[in-house]
Amino acid sequence: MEAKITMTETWLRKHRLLYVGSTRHSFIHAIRDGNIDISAFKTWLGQDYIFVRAFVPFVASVLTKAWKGSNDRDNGVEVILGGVSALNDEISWFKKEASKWGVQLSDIVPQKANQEYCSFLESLTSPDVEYTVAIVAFWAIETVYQESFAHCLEDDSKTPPELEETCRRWGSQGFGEYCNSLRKIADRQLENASDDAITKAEATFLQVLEYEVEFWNMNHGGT
Ligand SMILES: Cc1ncc(CO)c(N)n1
Repeated sequence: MEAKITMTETWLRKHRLLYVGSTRHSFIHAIRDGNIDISAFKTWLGQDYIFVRAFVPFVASVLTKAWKGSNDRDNGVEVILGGVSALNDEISWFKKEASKWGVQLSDIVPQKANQEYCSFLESLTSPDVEYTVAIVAFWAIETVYQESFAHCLEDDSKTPPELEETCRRWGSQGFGEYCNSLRKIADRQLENASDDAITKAEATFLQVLEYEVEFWNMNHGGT
């Protein structure tokens, strides 16, 4: 039987090196090997809190785009709504985790790589950006974290116990299933998209991977 290769599968194969670079970064290896410098972890925590706050209006804009196209019955509105709702809990989790580690969130200044990533997210909220492009970005952003943190939970990993909860937040099976749902929505959109939208979506996918690498670099081994 011949299995159909989806667009996201094609891209993951074509851009394998960059994808692996974003999901197997030295920051993630350091957590997995138990060598993580806690100050690098705290930097990540504070910076990611800022990122997640900027992520909320982006995800809300994806929801709006899905909603507008909702004459198409099964286009992902409910999955994305679940994502919006999970972000509420995520913001609370960041606050709790920050106080556990003594990180003062009100004092955090976004670093350059984070600012640039947040501006990119903001640019994707424009009504000129098609739903197909936005949902691909959303899927890629979530998936990089899923693949990265799941790696820290594998049987042979030496992740410090105090970081396991963080890893489970994105590395759990539940989050993995959510990413798969996003991927299916993205592939379904791509099947019906114009060549122009597909080209833009692929470029956006690559940009996400590059921003993710820069984000990891900012916490670990970057400049
Ligand atoms: C930088 C970054 N990428 C992806 C996610 C997943 O939501 C996150 N929290 N932060």
